[in-house]
Amino acid sequence: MINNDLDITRYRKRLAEVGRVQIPGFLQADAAERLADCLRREVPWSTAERGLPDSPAFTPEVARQRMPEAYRRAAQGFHFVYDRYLLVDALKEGRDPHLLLHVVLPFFNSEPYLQFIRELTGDPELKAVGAQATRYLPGQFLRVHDDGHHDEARRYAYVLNLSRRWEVDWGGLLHFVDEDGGHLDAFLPRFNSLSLFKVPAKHFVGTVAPFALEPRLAITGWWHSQPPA
Ligand SMILES: O=C(O)CCC(=O)C(=O)O
Ligand SMILES: [Fe+2]
Repeated sequence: MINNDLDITRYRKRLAEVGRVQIPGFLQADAAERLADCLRREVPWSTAERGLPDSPAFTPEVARQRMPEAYRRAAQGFHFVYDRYLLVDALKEGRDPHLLLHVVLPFFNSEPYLQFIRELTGDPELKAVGAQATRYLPGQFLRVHDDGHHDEARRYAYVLNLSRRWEVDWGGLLHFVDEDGGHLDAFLPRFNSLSLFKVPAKHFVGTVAPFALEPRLAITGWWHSQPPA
């Protein structure tokens, strides 16, 4: 499923130097296409808002009712609203077995893939990969946070981007922030690229613009040094 032509040496070096790297053309092209179709057409999304239980994905009508309150909360500090599908839970519960997406988690946790990420990062302790599918619609966002987590051995965060088209002014970039709250740089969610960074690191997903023509689709999660409890 991974593109055999990746120049790993180059990405490993960049990751070690800067703590983040974006790898274009990460999956083999047909795998990326099929996963993109699955995310676009088949995934039963829920909307996640910080502090609230996930709910069925907002319709435009529900979003009109609920987003003003979500923005008031976002004005007070860390907050997010985006659509997601939790692969780990779905697989555990045997939900939606027809989804092609379900090949991803076993593949990401197979020994060859784990070996690959150990080589890419130089971290021999990586043992487990978590994953969720995400969709950011216009108006959705994830404010600055650092992915630090008390009980999880998160070492790297990854985002496999699966929107076929993305324009730089549509919002939805993955931005990196320095210790003084300044802007460092950002990754465009380019089709079939893997954005990868060492955690903790401050970052956010820019609010998707009202005029974006596509949803921002991805499979994202962390590379862990311990299997989940
Ligand atoms: O989707 C992204 O680019 C990053 C997502 C993220 O930071 C997170 O889910 O913690
Ligand atoms: Fe994050």
